[in-house]
Amino acid sequence: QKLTFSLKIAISSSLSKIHLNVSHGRLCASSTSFSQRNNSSSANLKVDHDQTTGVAVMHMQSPPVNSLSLDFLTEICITLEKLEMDKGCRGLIITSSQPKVFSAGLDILEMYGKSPERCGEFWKAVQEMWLKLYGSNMVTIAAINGSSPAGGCLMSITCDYRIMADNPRYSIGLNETMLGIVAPFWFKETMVNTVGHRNTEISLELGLLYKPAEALNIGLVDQLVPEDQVLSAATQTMTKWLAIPEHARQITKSMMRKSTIEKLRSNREADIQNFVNFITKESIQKSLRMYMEMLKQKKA
Ligand SMILES: CCCCC/C=C\C/C=C\CCC/C=C/C(=O)SCCNC(=O)CCNC(=O)[C@H](O)C(C)(C)COP(=O)(O)OP(=O)(O)OC[C@H]1O[C@@H](n2cnc3c(N)ncnc32)[C@H](O)[C@@H]1OP(=O)(O)O
Repeated sequence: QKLTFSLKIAISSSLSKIHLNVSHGRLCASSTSFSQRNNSSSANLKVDHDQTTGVAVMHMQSPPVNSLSLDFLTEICITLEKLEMDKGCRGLIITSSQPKVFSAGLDILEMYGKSPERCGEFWKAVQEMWLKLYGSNMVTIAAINGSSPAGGCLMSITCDYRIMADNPRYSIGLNETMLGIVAPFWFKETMVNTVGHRNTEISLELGLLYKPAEALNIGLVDQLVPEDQVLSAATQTMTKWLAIPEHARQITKSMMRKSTIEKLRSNREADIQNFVNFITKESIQKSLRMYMEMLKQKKA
């Protein structure tokens, strides 16, 4: 039975012991347990939850490049909600199982040639993921083991801490302007909250992608480590963060992020309308088409 995205999210809160699988906008449930096992997986996510440490590792495994489609975003949101509600889960590490890429950002095909209704549904899912991650009570760490442009960078900067593989072939940044599109205010504010106003202004206007060393230099990532140590470094950092008195840490995090979160929460519909009007413009569609062609040519 087809369910709308909002309904899926609403019912997910009562499905804490149900294995979820989202495919082509459909939510299927089977009765294998989620919380009694240490590991769970849906189509494009694998979650290893260590009950003794209270740390879950979410591996994104949506080939080829973990681009954030509506289905994938829905899976991520459902998983985040389940972990958030699980009192045994206090920390979340997000990483990628795909080679060379953390996440390629929003799935461009979700923004190209789609109906306004579908674009609206997609954008609501992007908002939902950001709201869940940026407002999470868990300690969240991005273990960035590959390139992380645009929405991939957004996902990283919604986390509390970022550890990136020290590999100059990788890059990270909000490069939206290079696609002829514009990062919305809540992308921009998340970036300002991470690297400050001036760095954000330069970064967004020029659509910059930073090599790891440059990203560290402006504070876009917090730590660089050899590629094979990204996950172990994230685990070590997590231990330190989890040693802080939890209530005080959570209130402090909320205090730091509240105004940005509230601004989107109270303007969600207008923000969706803004996105739909913008992305369905002929000139913007043309820019996206040219960008996709450029990606293909780069490959050839
Ligand atoms: C009034 C003003 C209001 C303004 C505000 C209102 C609203 C806001 C409007 C819009 C906001 C939109 C925000 C958008 C955010 C985004 O995230 S857009 C996505 C940006 N992403 C990128 O630019 C990344 C592009 N990809 C790459 O650079 C590379 O693919 C890579 C990630 C570095 C990986 O490189 P490599 O390993 O070499 O892999 P390939 O390039 O060969 O790619 C493999 C296949 O994957 C396809 N692909 C790559 N990225 C995407 C993607 N993001 N979406 C969909 N598909 C993607 C690529 O085409 C290859 O496909 P084929 O194998 O050729 O079929």
